[in-house]
Amino acid sequence: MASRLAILASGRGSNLQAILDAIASGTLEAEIAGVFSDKPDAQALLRVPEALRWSRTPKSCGGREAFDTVLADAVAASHPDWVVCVGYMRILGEAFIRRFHGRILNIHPSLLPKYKGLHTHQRALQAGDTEHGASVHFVTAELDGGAVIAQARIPVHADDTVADLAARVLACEHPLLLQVLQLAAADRIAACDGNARLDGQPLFTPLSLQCPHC
Ligand SMILES: Nc1nc2c(c(=O)[nH]1)N[C@@H](CN(C=O)c1ccc(C(=O)N[C@@H](CCC(=O)O)C(=O)O)cc1)CN2
Ligand SMILES: NCC(=O)N[C@@H]1O[C@H](COP(=O)([O-])[O-])[C@@H](O)[C@H]1O
Repeated sequence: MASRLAILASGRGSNLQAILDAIASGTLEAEIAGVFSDKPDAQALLRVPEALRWSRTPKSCGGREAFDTVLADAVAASHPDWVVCVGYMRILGEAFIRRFHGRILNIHPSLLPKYKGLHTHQRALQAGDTEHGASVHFVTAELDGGAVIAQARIPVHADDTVADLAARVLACEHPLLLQVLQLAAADRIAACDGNARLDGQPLFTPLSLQCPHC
């Protein structure tokens, strides 16, 4: 039975496209339950049929809390097995987290716990880091503080701009996310007592997945 993925996205949707391509090629046994956005003009929405698209603005719902409730109801109505944040640029409220607890994943463009939040590539360059990368983690109320499941590492080049680094990280995000979603679709990962578990065993250190592009 294919695992149903509810996708939350605010932008371009290249990670969503990687998921769609993997489903189409048979390398990911999953189906898209819906694509949900806080940005009605998000390009990600255009990557799926209209019947799978949902978007509202927090303003149109009467504010952040009301938006979270409307979003949670819409996501629940799609009967997802997993909720996957891919460039979803809003902080999810505690009510949403509770409703889908342990089933929300996010891909974040840094080697967590470094650089939680926004502008991660700029911060890595400003810090003079020689290594950077991406993380897939469980989503909790604490922003980017949930248990990390897997990471992909890339070298930082001396002449890297923010755009150069963002592009190289993004190229590694796609295989990283797909490898984690394959585990999720097979029900091999779970969140338990603040840890990520693989096949029931706690992951005290994140899976370190080799980026095929590096
Ligand atoms: N409760 C949680 N919500 C979300 C998490 C999480 O771990 N816990 N991960 C994020 C994704 N994310 C980074 O990976 C992230 C998203 C949004 C923000 C942020 O500061 N958003 C601002 C608005 C920014 C804007 O509109 O440009 C906000 O919501 O006030 C930081 C990190 C998904 N949500
Ligand atoms: N804090 C969340 C965040 O910054 N997420 C990042 O947004 C981009 C979405 O790209 P995409 O729309 O092409 O998948 C990705 O780089 C993802 O890591």
